[in-house]
Amino acid sequence: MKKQTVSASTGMSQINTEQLKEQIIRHLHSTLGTDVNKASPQAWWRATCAAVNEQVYDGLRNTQRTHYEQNTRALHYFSLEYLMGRLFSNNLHNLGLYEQAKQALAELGLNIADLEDQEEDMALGNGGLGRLAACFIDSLATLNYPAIGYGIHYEHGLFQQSFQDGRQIERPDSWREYGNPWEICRPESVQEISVYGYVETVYDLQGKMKKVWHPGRIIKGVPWDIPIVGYNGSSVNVLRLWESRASDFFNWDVFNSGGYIDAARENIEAETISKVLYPNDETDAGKELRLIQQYFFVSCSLKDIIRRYKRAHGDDWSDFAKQVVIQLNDTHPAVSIPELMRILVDRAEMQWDQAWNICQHVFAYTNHTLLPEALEKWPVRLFEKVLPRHLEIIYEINRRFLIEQVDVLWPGDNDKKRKLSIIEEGHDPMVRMGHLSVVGSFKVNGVAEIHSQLVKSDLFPEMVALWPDKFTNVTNGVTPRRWLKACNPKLAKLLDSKIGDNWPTDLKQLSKFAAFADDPAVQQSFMAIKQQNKAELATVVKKLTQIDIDPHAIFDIQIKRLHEYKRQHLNLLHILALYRRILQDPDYDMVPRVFLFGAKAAPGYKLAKEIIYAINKVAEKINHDKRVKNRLKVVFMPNYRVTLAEKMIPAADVSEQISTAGKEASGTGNMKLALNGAITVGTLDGANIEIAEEVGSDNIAIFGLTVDEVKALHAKGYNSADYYYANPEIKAILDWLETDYFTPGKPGELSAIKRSLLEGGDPYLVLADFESYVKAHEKVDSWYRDQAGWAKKAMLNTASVGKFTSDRSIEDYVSRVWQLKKCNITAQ
Ligand SMILES: [N-]=[N+]=N[C@]1([C@H](N)O)O[C@H](CO)[C@@H](O)[C@H](O)[C@H]1O
Repeated sequence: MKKQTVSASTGMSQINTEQLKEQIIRHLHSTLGTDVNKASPQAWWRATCAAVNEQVYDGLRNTQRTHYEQNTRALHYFSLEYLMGRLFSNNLHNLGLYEQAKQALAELGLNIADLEDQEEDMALGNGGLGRLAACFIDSLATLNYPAIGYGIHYEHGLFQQSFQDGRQIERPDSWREYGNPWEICRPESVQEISVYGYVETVYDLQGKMKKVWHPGRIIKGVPWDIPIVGYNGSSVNVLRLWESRASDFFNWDVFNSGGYIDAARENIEAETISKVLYPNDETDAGKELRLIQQYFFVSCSLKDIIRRYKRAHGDDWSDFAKQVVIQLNDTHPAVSIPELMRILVDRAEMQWDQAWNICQHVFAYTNHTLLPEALEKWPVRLFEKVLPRHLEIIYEINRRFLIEQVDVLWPGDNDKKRKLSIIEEGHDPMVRMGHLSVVGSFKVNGVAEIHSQLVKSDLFPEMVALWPDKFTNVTNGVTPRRWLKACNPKLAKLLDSKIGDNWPTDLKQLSKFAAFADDPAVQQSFMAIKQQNKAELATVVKKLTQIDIDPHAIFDIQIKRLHEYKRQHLNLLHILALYRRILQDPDYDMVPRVFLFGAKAAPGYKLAKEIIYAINKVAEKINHDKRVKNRLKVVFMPNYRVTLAEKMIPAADVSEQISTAGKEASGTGNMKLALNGAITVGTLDGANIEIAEEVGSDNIAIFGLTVDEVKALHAKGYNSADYYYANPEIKAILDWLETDYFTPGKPGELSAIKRSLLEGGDPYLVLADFESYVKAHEKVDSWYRDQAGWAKKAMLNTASVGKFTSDRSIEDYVSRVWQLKKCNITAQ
């Protein structure tokens, strides 16, 4: 076997195609126990994963040893969601082995794309919040920051979506049914956590009062490590996900005493904790199991962090806040604040003030939404049942907060106390997890400039008065490794050829591409690539939906979770308007357009499901209506997920970012689409505003009410019926939905949308923004007729969004929140 060369920076052996081929065959034989002449694509994929893991584990070992030797301060990212997608292609690209693997497999008679399709998406998240966590841990490893992602090892990720007669059908996701090659079980780091039970107050010999929690149930937490490979093989950090199991102790005693059923039930109940991801995006589940999921993973994670800290520091806690910073990804992990207090006060017997001081230097909190229904509140009675000791601690945190903070700034002001109290009084008192997160954190950030402003002005204005320096902003970002280099290789190659190949780790370099925006030859190359990507997507659309779409039409894409504030129904009303104009004027002149949707609705979100149904029914009618003459096609892609996004985004001409201003905290799909040369049709909401600032008003189609105009309209009193009666097109298309035109023989089947927009009061101002939206699309239609002009706008989008790399987000977190040092990995 020829000697392998080892990279100076990471100690990872750089292997060539021949060596990789040997490794793949060796693993086919010795890891998969099969042979080249009978191996299935699944076996070849797993053998190749095993070969790749040889490099990954080298990096992992060197990274962990370096972090240990340098005893580095580390970031711990606490998130209930990680929307990872597939890792095969990502790991090959980040190791710089993709081309070698492609060649090695080709020489073995295999197409790497077929092997990529063997992998299930690791869909342990709902949408933007979960995907952001995945982009962030990719950037942390690529930037060589010591960091660990902590979360839950759900057996079932986000449900699989299919359509039956246009209606969403959910089926369980079984991503690791046959095992996941990218994870390692770490039984040596098992943790045990407690739930339920009661708290006893005891006094020690010195009369010192102590709290003793007598748990009702012990759950075992088994960690699974997923190596996170940085780009250019820099660091290999870890994503540690906890799986729940019944604790051995209890099981055995019950089992021994003949309680087989109890023991079995104990098992089932324990395992249910990490069984499934709650499929709600932006709504507070409020279920007991969800609270236990949150506590389970934060308790396992905190104990894991403390075990690692004590290895180096013993019982000296003085450096804990210097070594450990924990980012709370929304309020979902906020129970970690009372959990650390419990461990420090009850277990380490620390004074309250010292413990609280440590907490306040360890935790930072990111808010991702202003939607009232998404702000988590737990009934006090539920906390009392599941986490009785933590409730006591929350009460004490609250008592001291109201006295030492609130009453100082607003002496005797009970309204202020009521508004700021972590406990929301009432017939069913609630624990406000947002308030707890702000009070217990040293830094609070929103995820886009306007959102962080609204967090301060609308969500926590009094908290800002108490701690003005605690609040900051870190605008979201996306990893250009997955969302450009890997998913759009043709454009990546064009960029390499024009601006060099450093842009994947220095995305600001893209601005150099602007110099080519007026160059006809580069414009042609750029548009030819877009055309090829569109043709490839058309093949996927045909395979998944049997719908034929013309790659020469405008591909207009709206991909995100289905939610009223994201206004997929506004998009539908525009489609209906175009369809009606075509039926009214057979010569209606428009550039052919294909509207593509991708969106899952939370299973319990009725209106969201009705909107999906309506889009599918309207699509069916339009796509089979000869009078349309291919000027209009509507496609709802089933089972939208990371892997489908990677196929749709490179093929987009138009990016729909049409949320009601003030509702979309940031958005991240908007960044990925602009990066791949799509032109945004959007409101001045979330990160759309910053995208518009970067690309310039000539290269984006902004429409609709601003945040202040939305507030003013609501304040004045918004009557959607006014728009219904004032605009004949709106009236016609809403009335159309009530007929059975799109649902033959079943009139009114699609009337839920009309009802929500009229009787329902149209809370997201769809009708108010309709006219402006239609005009924006007429502008886009006119822009597209000038292909050179369009190419320039599209190229300037790609060239101007370097700011939205998650590397920049991470550097902002490092300078504004985490104060981390990079740690260059030494090889051994
Ligand atoms: N939860 N939550 N919030 C979101 C997304 N739905 O996951 O977080 C995303 C990540 O911060 C944001 O981009 C998005 O605007 C916001 O709605």
